[in-house]
Amino acid sequence: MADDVGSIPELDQKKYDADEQVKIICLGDSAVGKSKLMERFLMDEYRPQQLSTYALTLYKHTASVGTKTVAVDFWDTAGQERFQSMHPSYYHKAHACIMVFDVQRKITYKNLVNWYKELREYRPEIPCCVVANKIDADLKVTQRSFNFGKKHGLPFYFVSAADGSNVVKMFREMIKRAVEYKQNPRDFMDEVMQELENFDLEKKEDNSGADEDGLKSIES
Ligand SMILES: Nc1nc2c(ncn2[C@@H]2O[C@H](COP(=O)(O)OP(=O)(O)OP(=O)(O)O)[C@@H](O)[C@H]2O)c(=O)[nH]1
Ligand SMILES: [Mg+2]
Repeated sequence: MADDVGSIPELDQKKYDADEQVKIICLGDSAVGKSKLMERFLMDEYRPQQLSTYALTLYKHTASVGTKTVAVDFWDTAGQERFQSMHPSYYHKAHACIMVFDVQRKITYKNLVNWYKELREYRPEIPCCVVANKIDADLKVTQRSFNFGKKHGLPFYFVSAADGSNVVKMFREMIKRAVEYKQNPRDFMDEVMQELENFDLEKKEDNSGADEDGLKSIES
């Protein structure tokens, strides 16, 4: 899979230039609007990469968080959720999760409990939020309370992929939380990964002087 992604140099360059990289996953029943939400957020730069073997679409985005440039990989499924369960690789190294339901279909709200359970099996500590999509179809739903988020201490957003309500706000907040999590993980394995990454960076910085000299000598 990595090779598939690696074959697009322009996208790799963005990642290389970024100060930070995060992976954000999207969960929820089929047809709740996961793909439409991502497409709405990314509108202009919409350029999904189909990795059909893995039934996966990867959306690349570059965001600014404070002074940092962040390369964001949004992962979206193509049908796997119909089996009510995701492949473990979907969760692997994710830094945040957006859980979506459709305000017009109660069952999609009820099923959040299953999605959340599976998420926490793989990623016990990553930031997560609950998103009530399609509020454009019936604005009255925003008067109703959906307690799943509150019960689990998760932020809750009423959104509409169709008219754009709250979409940018929700994604920006989740990107920020993903970056915060990556820099300060609460999960032991993530802490180790972050340490290794920092170690790699330090090594690169140490070597960069030598590289520069090397370059100079080639140029001169
Ligand atoms: N009215 C309304 N319809 C929406 C909204 N978001 C998505 N839809 C519709 O809901 C349907 C499903 O949207 P998708 O984005 O394909 O849903 P998904 O969750 O990605 O579905 P799968 O890929 O099958 O899992 C489409 O017909 C969309 O047009 C919304 O905010 N409002
Ligand atoms: Mg989809």
